[in-house]
Order: sequence, then structure tokens, then C-alpha cells
Amino acid sequence: MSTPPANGSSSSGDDSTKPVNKAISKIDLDGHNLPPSPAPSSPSNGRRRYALATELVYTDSKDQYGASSIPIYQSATFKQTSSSGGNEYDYTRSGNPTRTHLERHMAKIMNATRALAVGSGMGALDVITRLLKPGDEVITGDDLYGGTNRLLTYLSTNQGIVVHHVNTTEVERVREVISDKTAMVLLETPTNPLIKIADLPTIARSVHEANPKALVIVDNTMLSPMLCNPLELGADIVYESGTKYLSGHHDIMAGIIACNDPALGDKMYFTINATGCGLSPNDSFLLMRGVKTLAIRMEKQQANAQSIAEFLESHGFRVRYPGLKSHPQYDLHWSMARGAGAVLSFETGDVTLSERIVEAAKLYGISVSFGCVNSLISMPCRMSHASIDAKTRKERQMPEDLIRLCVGIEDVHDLIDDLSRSLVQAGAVTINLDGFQAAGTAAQLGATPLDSGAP
Ligand SMILES: Cc1ncc(COP(=O)(O)O)c(C=O)c1O
Ligand SMILES: N[C@@H](CCSC[C@H](N)C(=O)O)C(=O)O
Repeated sequence: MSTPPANGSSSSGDDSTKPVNKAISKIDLDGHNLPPSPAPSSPSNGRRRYALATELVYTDSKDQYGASSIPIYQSATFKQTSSSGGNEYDYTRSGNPTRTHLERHMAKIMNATRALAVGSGMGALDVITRLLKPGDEVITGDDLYGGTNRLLTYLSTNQGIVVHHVNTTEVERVREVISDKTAMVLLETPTNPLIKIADLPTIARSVHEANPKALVIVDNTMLSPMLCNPLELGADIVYESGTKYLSGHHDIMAGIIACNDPALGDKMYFTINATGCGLSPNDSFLLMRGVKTLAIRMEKQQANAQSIAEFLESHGFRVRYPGLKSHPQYDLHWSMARGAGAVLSFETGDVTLSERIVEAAKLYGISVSFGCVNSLISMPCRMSHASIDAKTRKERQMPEDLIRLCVGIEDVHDLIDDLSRSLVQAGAVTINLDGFQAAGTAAQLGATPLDSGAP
């Protein structure tokens, strides 16, 4: 696991599986010295031979014509050689070569023995929660993506599942509610949108000690496998929205589930085949194409996010981003992740001020979602998290004025210029001769120091 670079900027470089080859590290074919390969920092299940950035583009395609890009098998059915079958595939709901190719690639990238591709991130969570039965209990966070909260609320209202929402930044809060009825502990880290960090290894250990049958599920959408491998930190199942960083262009909906337990994999595959939520061949192709550029996109996106977070913080805003040393769980985050990602949120102290900033932005699209090549701006309480009712949002201390920025790959100067102009136009900052200065006092702007575990 790497630590953040000394200059504070984030890095997406993952060399966790790179072999240490001293002979090669000394000289390359042109006679130039190469830097030594870093030692592996995390266990690999043996299927990854190269650094993650290399593995993302390296695929073992067995196409009969040697196609370098897996073809889209746009077929619902597959002919059999006899009445009892004989072909690996029969029907695309049950399996499709393009989807299988993607699933094998994702298993390798996520260091899992099995990966499954479905129609959306929520589809992935639906498949996972079908492992539950009435009476089971789920422990989860008090800051969660709105759609996740909605599905869990549905399960608790209609399916006899008991859901405990606790502050997952405090391991003790999780321990307090674990019982022999706990079937799942579902974690986001960083959380969407308050960027709270959960101690995955400690929580996973505590859960497994207290109840070996309970499953630790991690939603890794906010980081992607480029920055974090929850399966290596104790999770039993990891899932993420492929709509975000994995595909990277906001042109498809997708979800990926990964695990290392064959029995769990088979149960979830059963649900996918039984319900028909497997990813289509066309979207499997697009996700496969998108994931090849994940490393380079993430590197640029998080470098841009780091600069924007520092810019906002230097002007007195309370910024939530794990790349900032002011984040109360900075060290914990970097003990688990290889980068800070490209989603940050900040408060202005005033809902209408936030509205004016968001609506003044030109380069940042007013849109839900994140992880895409273009930058987005949103007010989570009105958009991505609007399905959580106002009373619950208040109880969970979600600031109504919160602005979320999802940073893309544009030129960082353009991004900062557009944000500066929006802040000035909205009246959030005034200009003095030294540059920008916050218009209100730090307190008015909500620029109070973050407490450990603060919402
Ligand atoms: C953290 C998180 N998990 C899961 C999802 C669900 O993904 P999808 O929109 O692909 O269903 C989202 C966003 O939608 C999200 O932000
Ligand atoms: N209307 C949608 C909102 C999707 S939000 C997408 C994404 N997870 C985000 O955080 O922006 C819904 O109700 O689900």
C-alpha cells in the first residue's frame, strides 16, 4: 500500500503486483537506467502479473481471428450441437461471450476468483441483497448513496430485513449492533457525499470474529479497483457502479460484483440468470473498452481534484476530500487506498449561495454521477440524495448547502478559472489585490475545522 506523495498530490500508480526484478531494473534495451520496481505491497491471488495499469489494457483474448478487441456477440441464442446441448452458451441471459470476457477481466483487476457483470450498480446491490432472508439484519452507514439507502429502506419496509444505520467511521458503533442475526455489513468508503472513511480491515475483523457467518460487503464505487481492493482488506464481496470510473464516459449503466468464495459466486450468478439482470453484450463491450483507460483517467482526475480541493480550502471553505491533510481520517484513508479519487464536497454556509454557485458554473455540468471524463457539479440533497427524506437527512447531519464536485480530465486551469468565476458571480468570494478572499467569515462559510468522524 503506498503513502501519499510528499507534495500532497495524489497518485493512482499501483505497483502492488509488479515483480521485483533487479536485473531488469538496472538496464533497459536502450541502455537507459530504469527505476527499480517497487516491491509488492499487497497480496495477489496470482492472476495479476503486472502493475494494475498494465493489467487494465492486457487481456487474454482467445478470439479465433485474434481480434484485439473482444467482438460484441449481439445474439440472444446460441446453436447447440445436439438436443442435450454441447455449446458453452445457449442464451444470453444465462451467459454471453462478450460478458464472460469482461467478467474474467474484472476478476483479474479486482483480485477476485469470480466477477459478475450486471445492468447497473443498483442491480449489483439487488443481486447481493437477495442473499438475505426475512429476519436477517444489515448494518450499514449513516451516509450512503441515496439509491442504496432507498433499496435498504425498501427491504426493511417490505422484506422483513432489519437495517441498522450507524456512523461507520467509528468501529465501536458497528460492534455495538453486531449480533448472531447480522447477515451483512455494508460499507462505503469514502462515503457519498460526505467523504467519511470506514476502517475496512478493523471492521471486517470485528464482524468476522463476532459472527463468522456475516458477510462484509463494500461498495467501491468512489475509488474503483485502481485505488482500493476491498477484498484484500477483509471484504467478502465488493461491488461497484460501472457507470462511474470503470466505464468513465457516462455512456452506459453497469454494475460489477466480485468475490473469492465460489459458493457465493454461484448463488449470485443464479440470481442474475433467474432475474435476467446480466449486462448486455453491447454494454459489456463498452465497459471493457472504458476500463482500459482507467489508470490514466484516474491519475488526471485526481490530480485535478487535489488542486481544486486545495484551491477551495485556501479560500476558507470547509472541503471534504481525503487528499487534504485536514481530512480527519487522512491517515486511515491512505492506509487502505492508493489515491483520493476525484469526488469532493464543500459547504458554503447558505443553501441559496450554493444554488447560485452551482448555477453559475459553465464548465461543470449540473448533473448527478461521477467518475466521468468531464467535470460535474451538484447539490446532493436536491439531486443524488433527494430520495432520502429531509428529516432523515437532517438526523444524519447532511448539510443542505453541500456542493459536490466530480472532477474530470479537463485542463485544471480552466476548471479553477470556471469555479473562481462561479464563486465570484454567486457572491461567495470577493476579489482583493492578493486574489480571492471569502466574502463571509470562516464561520459564516462553515469553514470550521472538521472533527474526527464529523458528518
Ligand atoms: C456509491 C454508489 N454506489 C452505487 C451507485 C449505483 O450505481 P448505478 O447508478 O450504476 O446504479 C451509485 C450511483 O448511482 C453510487 O454513487
Ligand atoms: N434520479 C437518480 C439519481 C441518481 S444519482 C447517481 C449517482 N450515484 C450520484 O451519486 O450522483 C435516482 O433516484 O437514483
